[in-house]
Order: sequence, then C-alpha cells, then structure tokens
Amino acid sequence: MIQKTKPAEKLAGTLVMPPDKSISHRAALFAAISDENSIIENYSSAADPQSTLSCLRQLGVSIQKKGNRVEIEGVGRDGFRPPESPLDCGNSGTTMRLLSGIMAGAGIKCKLIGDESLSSRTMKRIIDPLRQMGCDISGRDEEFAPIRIEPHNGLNPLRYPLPIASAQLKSSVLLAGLFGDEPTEVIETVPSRDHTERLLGLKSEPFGTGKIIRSSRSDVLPAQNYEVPGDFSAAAFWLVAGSINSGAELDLVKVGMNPSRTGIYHILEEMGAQFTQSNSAIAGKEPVSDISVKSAQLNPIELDPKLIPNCIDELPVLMVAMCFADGRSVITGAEELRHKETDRLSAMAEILASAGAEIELQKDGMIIHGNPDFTPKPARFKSYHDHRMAMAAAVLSTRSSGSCEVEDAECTSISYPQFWTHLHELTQS
Ligand SMILES: O=C(O)C1=C[C@@H](OP(=O)(O)O)[C@@H](O)[C@H](O)C1
Ligand SMILES: C=C(OP(=O)(O)O)C(=O)O
Repeated sequence: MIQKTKPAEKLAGTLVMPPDKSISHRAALFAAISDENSIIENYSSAADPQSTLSCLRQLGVSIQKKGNRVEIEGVGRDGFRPPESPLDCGNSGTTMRLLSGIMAGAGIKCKLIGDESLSSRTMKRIIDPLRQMGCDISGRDEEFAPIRIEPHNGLNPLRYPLPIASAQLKSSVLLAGLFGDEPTEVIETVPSRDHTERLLGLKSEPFGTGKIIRSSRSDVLPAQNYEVPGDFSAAAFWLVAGSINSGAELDLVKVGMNPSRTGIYHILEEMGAQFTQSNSAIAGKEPVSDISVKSAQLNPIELDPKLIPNCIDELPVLMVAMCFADGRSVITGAEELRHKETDRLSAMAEILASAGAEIELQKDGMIIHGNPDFTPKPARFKSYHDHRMAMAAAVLSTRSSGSCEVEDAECTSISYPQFWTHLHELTQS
C-alpha cells in the first residue's frame, strides 16, 4: 500500500499511545513460564507481539484474548509441548531471540523461522553464549534463521560480559539461565532496556562501572498481572513531529517512561524541545506519564555513543529532528542500526537525501547539517518494509512543501497499527 501524506498545517490533538511492544512480548513469554495464571491488560495488537502469542500457542500454552486483554495459563518451566511445526517469529527479532533463550534453556526440540528480513538478521550473538551454556542450538550458516534447538545434556553456569549493548541478547542468556541449577551471570557495562530484569524481578548488583544480573532455576517466576504501558518508541515519532512543526500542540497519553527507554526525550530536551509531563504513575512495574509537546527551535547536538542503546529504535526519527536543528549534528557508535529490520543507517540516508537534506553517511552513524527552514522536497519514500523507516519518513513529510508518498506503508502494523489514523487525526484538527 502506498500512503499519501500532506504537509501539516497545524499539528494538534490528543493521542493514546499503543501498548508497548517490548513489554507485551515479555509479558506473554514470562506469563507462559510462570506456574501461575496471568491477566495482561492492554496487550499490543501489533504484528510482532501477536507472533509471540502464536508461537506460545504452538507450544501448548493456553491463551484467551478478549480485545486487548490476554489471559495466559502458565505452564511453568517444564510444561512446554514440543511444537509440531516451525515456530514462526514473523518479522520480530525480539520473539526469535527471547524465545530461543527459553527453548534452548528448556531443551525443547523446535525450529524457529522468520520472514525474509528476520532471516537475514544475525542470530550468532545468541547462538554463541547459549552454546557456551551447554544448549544445543544451531543456525543456518551458524548465524541465521532457521534456528534449530534440541534437548541438551544439562546446563553449565556462565559468567557473560555482554559484547554488545543489546537487550535481546541480555534477555536471551538470562532466560536460558532460568533453567540452570547454577546461576548464569550477565555483566552489563553499557545499559540497555531493563524490562526483563524488572518484570521477572531478577537479582542484580553494581559491578565495576555497570551491573551484574543473575538468573537460575531457583528464581520464582511471577505472574504477569498488569496493564502494559503506552509505547514510548511510538510516542517518539510525535515528540519529533510536535517539535519540528510550528504551532504544534500534542498530548500523548499513558506513555511508558522507563528510564532505559527514554533517551530521545532527554536528547530532544537538550536540543531545545518543549515537553511537559503530567499524571506520572507506576503501571505494574513500569513508570508512565502523559506528555505534552509544543513546537520548538532545535539546536544541533553531538550524541554521546553511550546513549545509543537508550534510543536505538528512536534514532531514525531523531535524524529527522536533526535536519531541522540549527547546524551540524553528529551520531556515532550506531552500527547496530545496520542489523535491524533493514540497514537503518543506509535506509535513513536515502530517505533524508531524497528529501534534499544535507547528510553524510558514516560507517557507524551520520552527520546531519540541519536548518530550521529546511523544507523537504515532495518525494515518494521507500519504507524498506521497515515500520520505523515508514514512520520516520511520514514525520519528515509533515514539513514538506507538498504531498509525499510512503511505500509499503502497511509495515507500520509491526509495532503501531494505528499510526496512519493517528497522523490523519493530528493533521485534521
Ligand atoms: O529487547 C527488546 O525488546 C528490544 C531491543 C532492541 O534490540 P537489540 O537488543 O537488538 O538492540 C530494540 O531494537 C528492539 O526493538 C526491541
Ligand atoms: C528492531 C525492532 O524490533 P525487533 O528487533 O524485535 O524486530 C524495532 O521494533 O525497531
């Protein structure tokens, strides 16, 4: 589907953010391995978290859906039924990496598959440590899906300094560790999102400049009874859209504000963005707030590479914001973007360049020569079948001099099925 967009005359309105994707995946997976039953409110209807639910069903987990309320009967660590057909993770890296950790730790014979994009993303990062733990796991060419898992002959304890700041890698190892008699220890020096540790209540303590997180069979796995907060990563598109459009006034309701996710909020504030928070509360084990966004004059910024994991999914739309800042912005240390649904560094370079932005693509980042008066040329943007590319292009198009088009626009349903409706609502009011 090709989505037409038009320049925003005045961006205004109130949006309830869709349920968080990262937390939805985890709520379902962790509910399944608990011995208790869980009721998860506000579960995401987006394609990726739905892939997690369908994989769990194939493993014999009973799941009842009533709208966005999902009831899951926990089967406990040892209750999975080996699936009769491959577990299809669709487009979802989180499903494949976290579920592999659980399946490999539990020693369930299975095969995990994904779509073309997921099948080209490296899984070596999880295969290596899971093998060191004694799991029997392999991939095509030792690196890619399909992933094959076989029963193992017992797990070894592993002390694992994370070689990449990746929450999916951290979670995969810790989840496998839940099946070991001796603790698995993961050492994290650059923080990434901490939903797994929070929602499972895993023990951690400071270690060197970072922390050490432990998991083992003696951890009691809690029921997951809570309402999933709104997706901060979805809100990020509106934080940027509201900031770059003059006269904009947006209210975003029930946004998850986990500090390990909100990097772009603080980066944009440092650039001069005008945000205010209200109704701050705790939903389950996660902080939430409403956020008001007003248009602002943005200054350029040189990003500290240590902040990258804290805004990894928001970097594409941050690049859009940087195009409207008054001067030279620099992103470095972001090579991880090349391992997402598409190579997001190259894809964003093409999207921004096709709109006439002045950018320099680097191996691990981008230099953006911004200008508050930048007017993107009307263009037909490729989405590269990547939801975040499609949404970043749409935000860019709100400042264009004419109508634009976004190709394969339906891919936004991977994380944010309501995105085009929300954009339409904001540009109508
Ligand atoms: O753990 C998670 O839920 C996620 C972690 C991040 O991936 P990496 O761990 O590969 O950085 C992020 O890009 C992805 O959208 C969701
Ligand atoms: C990279 C993403 O997700 P995943 O790794 O789960 O496919 C994302 O949502 O931007």
